Amino acid sequence: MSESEKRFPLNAQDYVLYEEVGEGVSATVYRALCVPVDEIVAIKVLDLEKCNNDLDGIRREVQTMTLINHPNLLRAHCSFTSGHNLWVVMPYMAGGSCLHIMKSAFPEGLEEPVIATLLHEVLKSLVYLHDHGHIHRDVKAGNILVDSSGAVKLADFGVSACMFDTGDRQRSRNTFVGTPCWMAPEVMQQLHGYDFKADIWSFGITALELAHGHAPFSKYPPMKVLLMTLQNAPPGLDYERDRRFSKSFKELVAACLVKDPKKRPSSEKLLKHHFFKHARSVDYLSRTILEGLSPLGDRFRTIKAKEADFLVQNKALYGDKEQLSQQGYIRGISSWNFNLEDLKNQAALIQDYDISNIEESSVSGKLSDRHDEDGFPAENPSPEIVDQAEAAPHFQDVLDDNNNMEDSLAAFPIKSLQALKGCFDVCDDDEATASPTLKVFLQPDTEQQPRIQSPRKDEGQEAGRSDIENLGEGISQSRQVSCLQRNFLSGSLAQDYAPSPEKGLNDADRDHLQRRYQPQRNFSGPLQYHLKKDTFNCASVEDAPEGAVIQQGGRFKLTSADLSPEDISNAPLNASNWGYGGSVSPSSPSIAAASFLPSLQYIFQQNIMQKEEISKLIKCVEQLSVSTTESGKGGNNDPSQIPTAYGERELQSQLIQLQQSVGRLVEELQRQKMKNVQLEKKLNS
Ligand SMILES: Nc1ncnc2c1ncn2[C@@H]1O[C@H](COP(=O)(O)OP(=O)(O)OP(=O)(O)O)[C@@H](O)[C@H]1O
Repeated sequence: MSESEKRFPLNAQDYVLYEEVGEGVSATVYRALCVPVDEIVAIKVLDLEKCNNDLDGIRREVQTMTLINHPNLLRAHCSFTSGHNLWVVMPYMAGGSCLHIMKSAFPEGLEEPVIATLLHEVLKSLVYLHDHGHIHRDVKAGNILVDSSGAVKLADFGVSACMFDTGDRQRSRNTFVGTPCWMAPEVMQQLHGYDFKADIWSFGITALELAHGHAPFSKYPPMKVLLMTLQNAPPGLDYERDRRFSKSFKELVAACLVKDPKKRPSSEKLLKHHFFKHARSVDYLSRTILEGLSPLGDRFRTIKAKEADFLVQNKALYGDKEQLSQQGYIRGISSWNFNLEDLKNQAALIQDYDISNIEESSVSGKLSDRHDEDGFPAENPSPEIVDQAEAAPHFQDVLDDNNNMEDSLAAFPIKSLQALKGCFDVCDDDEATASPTLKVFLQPDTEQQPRIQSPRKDEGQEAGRSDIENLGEGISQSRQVSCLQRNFLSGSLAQDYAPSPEKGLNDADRDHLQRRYQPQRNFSGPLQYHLKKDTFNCASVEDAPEGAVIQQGGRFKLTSADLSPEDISNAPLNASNWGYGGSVSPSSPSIAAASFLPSLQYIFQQNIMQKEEISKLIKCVEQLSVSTTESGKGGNNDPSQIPTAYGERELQSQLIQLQQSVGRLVEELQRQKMKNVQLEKKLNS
């Protein structure tokens, strides 16, 4: 019987669920047997009751999955409801996702011919989707599935959108959706909406993910990922570090990761890139990446156990909710319930200097000759060169931009993804929903319980968790993940963090945690930010080496090396009172003291500047008075004899103005002094 002739039943009784093979934010995926057809399938089970206002989104996902027809896209055989669950029956992809494959066997990433083959297959699916007006919006290794023969299919249309949408649906393309590390800058920025070029960016990030085993910035909390994506030069393959990869691969990545979406190639054009000459057959994939892998269910259980272990290790750090949310982040789930307050909190904890210290390779300056050829047929220009250079922001700009972080965030139309999903439309309208081609059958009255069963022995796979409770448990877990508000980098945890040397934490995990908490181990971090935001609204960077910028804002820049001891002793504040020059002891009261340091430094510099201004003004006034006196000494009191350029009245009015501004500056100086005194008092107390 050919695939198209097979009729997959719309009744849960006709399926036997085996082990769990995947878990997303909204669903659990099982390997299953379709009894009448005698075929192993995958069934994605979504609890509709727990999806709240997301039903529309789910309906569209299923609709897309049923209507699409391309060998590289995961198409649903059928879907139906069973009790309060929606079952989506699809081909079983025994290799699992590329993410799972890498986690199990290639933690450092895949070989280039494998990457070329995988990306080639994915790109063909994108060409099809884009041709049909769809943006996938969630291209990543976790959504690239491989079957037992090595065939590659792009999955998960949960957040896809249609370019032809209008009205509210069109506006959904202005929403913040996807997974942060893979998200294109224009999707984050929310300025002009975005189009299918957003998928090209995610495709480029996926290429890096396959090359390194993880996406760029994946170790950072989402807020920081946003910042880095927006403010740093696009990530790329490094000439030195990624020596094992070819020039054409580097060029392909660079072509996709251009910040200006207009300068990114279309999927069709990208398909002609000479990198894909390295692509091989899918047999090659099955030989190279699938051979020797244990069954998907086993791998999934192992990965899940590792994650659980990792979370148990860190229970002290997170509340239960945060644990689950963290788990979601580790897995790279698609759906982020971005919460404005959380984002702001995260922004508040980001240390400016961290941004300049990104370990991920930034393209700028490293691939100087990577644009010699652009990897496309000769007629294609390579506009990315200029763009990449422009994209690398000056450190000053980064700092200035950080000052506006709160404003930028306020401008983000951030909603919970659950609420957003209702807007994630595919290119249907209500009539299309009733189209005869649509095989979505809702049977709200059926109250069938799914049969979950251990696999039959002849299938040679070990049974996974296989009772009805497992189903419920799996679903409730995914629900928990989706409903959580993320609260990363809660400052209060910083002091408590003591990594356990015990079981289960691999290097990557440890590294992840260390990075996550690095800013907090720096005791003055969070307070520093609040002070500079609330009190002075200027950027300051502390804990900087000698000569590093200690205050930078507007157009002036002062480094710690610029401050002479004389300046300090002349300062309106007694320097010794506020421990300038590292006299702050590391005991706990000095944590507060240290946190005042940048503020005091700021006031101190303000005072110096004002002093300079006053001296200049005084000099100016003196000169004017001298010239007036000299004119007077000339013995000529006749007003007509006063130099024409300076009439006496003009001089007098200038003098008055100058006196007024001196007065204002003196007042300002007094105010600053008062502030200093208050801060000093606080400091002493
Ligand atoms: N047909 C399939 N065959 C094998 N495994 C599958 C199949 N479909 C999905 N999976 C596995 O289940 C996981 C979750 O599925 P899916 O991505 O569809 O759920 P989701 O809730 O939309 O997830 P996400 O968090 O990415 O939005 C996938 O990452 C994959 O590992």
